[in-house]
Amino acid sequence: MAVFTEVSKKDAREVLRRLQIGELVELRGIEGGIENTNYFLTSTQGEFVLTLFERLTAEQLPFYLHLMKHLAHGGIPVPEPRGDKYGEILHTVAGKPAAVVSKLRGKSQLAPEPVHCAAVGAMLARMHLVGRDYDRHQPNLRGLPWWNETVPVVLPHLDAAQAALLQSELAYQNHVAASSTYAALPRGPVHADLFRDNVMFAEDTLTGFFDFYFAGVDTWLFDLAVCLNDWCIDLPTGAHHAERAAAMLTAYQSVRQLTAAERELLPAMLRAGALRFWISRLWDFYLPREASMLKPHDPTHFERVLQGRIANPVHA
Ligand SMILES: Nc1ncnc2c1ncn2[C@@H]1O[C@H](COP(=O)(O)OP(=O)(O)O)[C@@H](O)[C@H]1O
Ligand SMILES: N[C@@H](CCOP(=O)(O)O)C(=O)O
Repeated sequence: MAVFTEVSKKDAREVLRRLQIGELVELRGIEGGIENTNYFLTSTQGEFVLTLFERLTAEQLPFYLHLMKHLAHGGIPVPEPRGDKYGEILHTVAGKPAAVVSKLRGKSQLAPEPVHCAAVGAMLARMHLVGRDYDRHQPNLRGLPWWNETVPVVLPHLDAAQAALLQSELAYQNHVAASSTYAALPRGPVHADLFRDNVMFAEDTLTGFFDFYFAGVDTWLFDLAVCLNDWCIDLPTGAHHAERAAAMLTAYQSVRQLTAAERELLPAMLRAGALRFWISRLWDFYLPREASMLKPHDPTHFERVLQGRIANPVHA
């Protein structure tokens, strides 16, 4: 991630003491990521990740932190938040809401093969099923209402063709969301940002999903579409990669079959997934925040993905 808030060694020692997880060995700001402040925190008892939440509030955070705990207890490899002696997992560091989670082993697979896409697909389906009995509720905060709010903010920065595409796609997605087929889609807690850089692999074995801070209750199909739009896309061109997509869809369905409504709406949700990240990247690009180590993502990539999803619909 970027470092928006500097954490001192004194702050780090204090949080380690509160959580009773050893003495400070090293504190290192993490590059990559764009939402929160992240540090690798090494203590005499192990390696952790310290996250300071820059946009999410103390009211919103329990949903994400308890979801990670719930999934970890259900056998899904995700970072587990560490609690203090009262069991509290939401802390305050440098005046910001913060969490300390276990560090996953492995590294991101940034050039995925079908085998990696299959591993993500199968684990995603397992995660959806384990999330069914999670009892907290919070909507996807980067869902349709946020798109409707944010599009007018970014429109003045676009040329006429881009503005027309953005507006017509937003209208289409509002129309889809009002349909009875959409209402029939199964839903529950979803990750909603499970890109290549949010999954760890050791060799070809998936070792974890992380960065749950865009999670929320939404359709499972939207989550799958977000994955297909990143793992199964040729990044230089934005073109669909049929072999990787088939591997992901087959593996997902080996755990949970898509319903008829899901099969019908897959092309629309692939468009929705592309629209969501086109909007957020435009927003981050044209209305940037102050941060050291911040690298905004290229919005035009998701404009190309969206155009591809409209021109060449993909079916399950
Ligand atoms: N639990 C974790 N285990 C291992 N590495 C992690 C963990 N959480 C974050 N990281 C590392 O930090 C980087 C940025 O984290 P990320 O959650 O993507 O930031 P942001 O919330 O700003 O998007 C990741 O790419 C990864 O290298
Ligand atoms: N995955 C999103 C941006 C969110 O950043 P992350 O580092 O939390 O994944 C994108 O690529 O636009």
